[in-house]
This record gives sequence, structure tokens and C-alpha cells, in this order.
Amino acid sequence: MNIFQKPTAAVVLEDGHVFFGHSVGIEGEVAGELCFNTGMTGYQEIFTDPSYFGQIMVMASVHIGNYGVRFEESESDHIRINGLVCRNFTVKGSRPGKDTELYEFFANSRTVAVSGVDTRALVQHLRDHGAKNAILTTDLTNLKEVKSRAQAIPSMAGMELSSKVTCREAYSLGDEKATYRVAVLDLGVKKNILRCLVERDVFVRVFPMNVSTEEFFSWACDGYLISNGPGDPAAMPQTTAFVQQIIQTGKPVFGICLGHQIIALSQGLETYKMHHGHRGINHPVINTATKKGEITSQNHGFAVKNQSFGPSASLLLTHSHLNDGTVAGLRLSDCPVFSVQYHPEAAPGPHDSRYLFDEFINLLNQHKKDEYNC
Ligand SMILES: NC(=O)CC[C@H](N)C(=O)O
Repeated sequence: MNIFQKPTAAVVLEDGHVFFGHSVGIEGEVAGELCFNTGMTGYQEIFTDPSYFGQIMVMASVHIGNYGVRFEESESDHIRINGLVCRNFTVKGSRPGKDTELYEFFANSRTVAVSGVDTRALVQHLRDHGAKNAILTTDLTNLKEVKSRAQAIPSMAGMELSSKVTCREAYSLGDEKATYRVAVLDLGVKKNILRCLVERDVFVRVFPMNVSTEEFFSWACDGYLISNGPGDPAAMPQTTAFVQQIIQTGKPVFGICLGHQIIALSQGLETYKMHHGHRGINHPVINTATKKGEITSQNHGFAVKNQSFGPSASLLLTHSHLNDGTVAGLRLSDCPVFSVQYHPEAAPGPHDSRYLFDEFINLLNQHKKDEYNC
């Protein structure tokens, strides 16, 4: 924040810390879990990712808004974050071909954004003390009262949020005469996951999470994708039981992020809330079979407990996070089911993990030849 300018907005943390900044123009107050993303590019994809529903995002990257917005690059139809905290917010982006400014994008969805914040100090605080609930406000008249309201925000742990972002009705994408047909269980799916399937000759049908078993299983398909999404996976017992049924069909299943966590829960593993999560586009992962490293895009605040994997387990650890050893991927030993905690569809990248979509297609092919029995 420019020390000569008076603050016009504040980030008030549940632990009492206050970070001042400037409102970028949308007045109001929002509450949510405050977490940080270290990606140096891709702000539009982050803000429109349904997995961030309910969260206030602190961007470690210093320039936000500087290349505007192109609608075709959104991960869903509008902004999903509850609020934005950044260092510099550029009102007029300089990218040729932009459809609109980030400012307009925020104004249209009435999402509060605060700039001029010492984001380096704030990120360090969250990294040291963990993700915190917070209130973003442009009304600085009674911050004491805002602090006590910040303490009353419910924890992300135990919160089911997919029902807020899943589609209302089933819809299809791609060519109906494509070689493969995949049913997607939409827990908050990112558009690029669907694009990655369609460009591999897949006809996709996306179903809302509360779809009836009759409707879901009566759509003839070669395999299933369980999508990413917001909230705590442990708060989704019905979806977990449904995924168990999906696995029992014996068809190939691919889980991404929340989908990965739900698959793990359906097999008796547990999940837990992480200290401050993984959110960025340079997270190193090792593929335990090939021993190759992958640089991955990640966005999760929960993870699968590492304790139940072993050589004789029916679940095999396929990928491990190289920074902290957390579970990054798994597969079932006796069914064509695999999942990753990270984002192989990542846009703007990195693209190291795109091969996972090809592996899914290989499984679909194999399944077309001989049926598995789970
Ligand atoms: N991107 C995702 O699917 C996130 C999964 C889950 N909501 C988490 O935070 O861990």
C-alpha cells in the first residue's frame, strides 16, 4: 500500500491480524477461508475455478489484471472466489484480444477485491500459521466488531460445497459419434477437464451430483470421470457411496482432486485438512512407477491420509508430492480406477501431466475389448 494514501479496505483475520489496502472499487464485505496461490500467471482460471468457492484468495503474484480477461479461458461461467487480496490491481490490461477488463469481471459479479496489501507478509503469515478465516471489508468504521464476526465464520472442515456449484441439469459436449463416451460426475468441474476429454475423441455427458442412479447409469458409456470441486470431501458421504457404486460397474474411472479424495474415501481411506494447502503451478510430484518428476498445478486444502498404503493393499500409491510426501495419486490394484490430487488439465499449464488423460483413454480402449470384474 502506498503509505501516503489512506487505506480504504481491510483484510481482518480470525486471529485478530489486520492487513490494510485499497478497495478496487466494489464496496462491501465478504467472508471466507483466506488462502494463497503462488501461481505467477493464470489469475482468470483461478478466479473462475469452482473448487475455490467459499474462499478468499491472496495472490502471491504481484500483478493482477494486467492482461485482462478472455471469456474462452474461464474455468466456469463466472467468478467463484468470494474475494480477492492482491498487491497491484491493473484496471486497464494490455493484452491484445482481451474481451474485457478484470475490473469489469469483478464488478459484474459484485466480488470485492482489495489491492495494495502487503501480500508477501500476509502469505508468510498464512504459511506459518495456516489458512485462516477472514473478512474482507471496505467499511473501516468498526474493525473490532468485524474481528469478532471473523471468529464466527464456520470452518471449511466439515463443509459440503459441491451442491452450490454442480450443474442444475445434465448436458453434453463433443461429437455424439466420437469413439468414446464418458459420464462426468460434476462436483464443480473445470471446463478444461471437459476440453481435454473432447479433444481426445470423447463424447462427454456431465451430470449434476444429485443425479438419480437410474438416470446416471442408464446413459451408455465407456467410463467415468469424478471431478474436482470445493469443500471438505469427508462431508460428502452420499457422493462417496455413489462413487463406490460407480467403481463397482468395473468400467474405467478417473478422479481429479476432489474426485481423487472421494475415490480414496470410498475405499476406506481417510482425508484430513492440511495446514495451508497446496495452491500454485509449480508443485513437484514423482510418479512412483516411472520415477519421473512432474511439475504440477495444484489447488487443494484437504488431502488423503498416507497411512493405509502398503505392498499388499488394494490401493496403490502412484504419485507422491516431493515437497512434503503427501499422497498425490493412487490406483486400485484390481479395478481400472485411478486418480490424482493435482490438475493434469492445468491451463495455463504446466502440461507435464496431460499424459494421464491418454492413460484414461488407454483404459477406455482396453475396457472396450475385455470387461473387468470388480
Ligand atoms: N481442486 C479441488 O478439487 C479441491 C478439493 C477439495 N475441495 C480441497 O480443497 O482439498
